[in-house]
Amino acid sequence: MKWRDFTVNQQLVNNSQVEQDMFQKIVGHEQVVFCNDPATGLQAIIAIHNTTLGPALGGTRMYPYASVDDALDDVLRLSEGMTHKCAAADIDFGGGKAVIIGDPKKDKSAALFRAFGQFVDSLNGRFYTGTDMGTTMDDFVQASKETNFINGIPEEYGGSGDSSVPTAQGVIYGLMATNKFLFGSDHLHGRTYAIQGLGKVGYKVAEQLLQAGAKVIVTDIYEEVIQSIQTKASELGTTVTVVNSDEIYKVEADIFVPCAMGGIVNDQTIPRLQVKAVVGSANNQLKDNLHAKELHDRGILYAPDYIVNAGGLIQVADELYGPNKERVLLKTKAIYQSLLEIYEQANLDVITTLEAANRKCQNRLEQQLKRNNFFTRTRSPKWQIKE
Ligand SMILES: NC(=O)C1=CN([C@@H]2O[C@H](COP(=O)(O)OP(=O)(O)OC[C@H]3O[C@@H](n4cnc5c(N)ncnc54)[C@H](O)[C@@H]3O)[C@@H](O)[C@H]2O)C=CC1
Ligand SMILES: O=C(O)CCC(=O)C(=O)O
Repeated sequence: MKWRDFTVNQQLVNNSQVEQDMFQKIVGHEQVVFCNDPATGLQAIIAIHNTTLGPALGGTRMYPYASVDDALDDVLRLSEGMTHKCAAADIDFGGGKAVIIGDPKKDKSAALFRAFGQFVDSLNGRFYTGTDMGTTMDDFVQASKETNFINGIPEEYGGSGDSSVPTAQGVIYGLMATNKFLFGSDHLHGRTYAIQGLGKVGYKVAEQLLQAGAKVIVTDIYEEVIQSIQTKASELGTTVTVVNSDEIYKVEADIFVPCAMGGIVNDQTIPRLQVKAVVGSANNQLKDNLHAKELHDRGILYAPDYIVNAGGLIQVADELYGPNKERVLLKTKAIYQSLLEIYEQANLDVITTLEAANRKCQNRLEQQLKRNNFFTRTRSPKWQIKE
């Protein structure tokens, strides 16, 4: 089904097989909301995966999906990942995410994001959102005119600012922990990193690695960001190696750092990888969870994405208690230790690093479910929303 054709089709609605397939698809999720506003061209899907730990929280991605099915698949996987991310980072929120179907370079407008804000508001606090791939803080300044359930807007608007800053910092801690585990020292310099995607997160990671004296190989589909990192490198008295989108999978490097789309670790790319580890910010890097085993069998260490890229989540969740940069930095720093423990546990139990991370999340969810059996006077959030 092409998204442009997504009009109400009685034949489809009546088709119980289609309905069954749809419910089968969302079987692990609590709620999926389709948002349609022809006046602004908004077509979005909000997915709430699990609210055991608290209201759902997750960014909103804008991408020109080829079909509604593709968009739905993406938002379902992304929102499930947020449940894991919140559980692993010890955050009192649940997993949710949204996708807007459209080209972020062409289809954005203030009205579209305001319409999206109204849909978020209609969930009355079950879902909080902010930026992700293809969206910026300015977009959510618009959305926040319609709802209080927006986070990660600029400090001058009362938010905690750009969440890609702690996300990039978390990736750096993830790279350091990986170096420590693989090479015995967590220094970043002297190693080669192949970065896919120089957007809000990837660019900051590249910059920090160059500053640390590392060798950096980059790729992006936009020429402007390539030029920008080249200029930055020359300002720092160094250079970056630029490769095309496809070559990034086969360059020789210590660590592959995916900071763009998900699904890039798959049957086609794994045999080409010439790296010792995969550590990056991209959500859902593995096309399928089985690819964690494939990497393991090939001796490539995989840093579970939701452990490494939790910095942004840490900041936006923390914002609701009142912004505090020091607290955010401290919690983001914990990614280093958390990842090292996962590597060690996986080694000890002879399981993949993904299994080790998932166990940690499962434990937290089970503990919370046990706690939920006790009567408490109120279940309202600890923080207060200003009306
Ligand atoms: N922004 C944040 O704080 C967080 C981001 N993430 C994840 O990290 C990833 C990157 O996020 P952002 O930097 O915010 O997105 P962004 O939209 O700012 O940047 C993505 C970059 O990837 C590039 N790109 C897209 N397809 C590519 C391809 N095939 N080859 C090379 N480059 C390609 C784009 O041109 C863009 O420069 C996403 O998967 C996102 O979900 C995860 C946690 C938090
Ligand atoms: O980074 C954010 O702004 C929110 C958290 C999120 O969506 C994510 O971690 O993917």
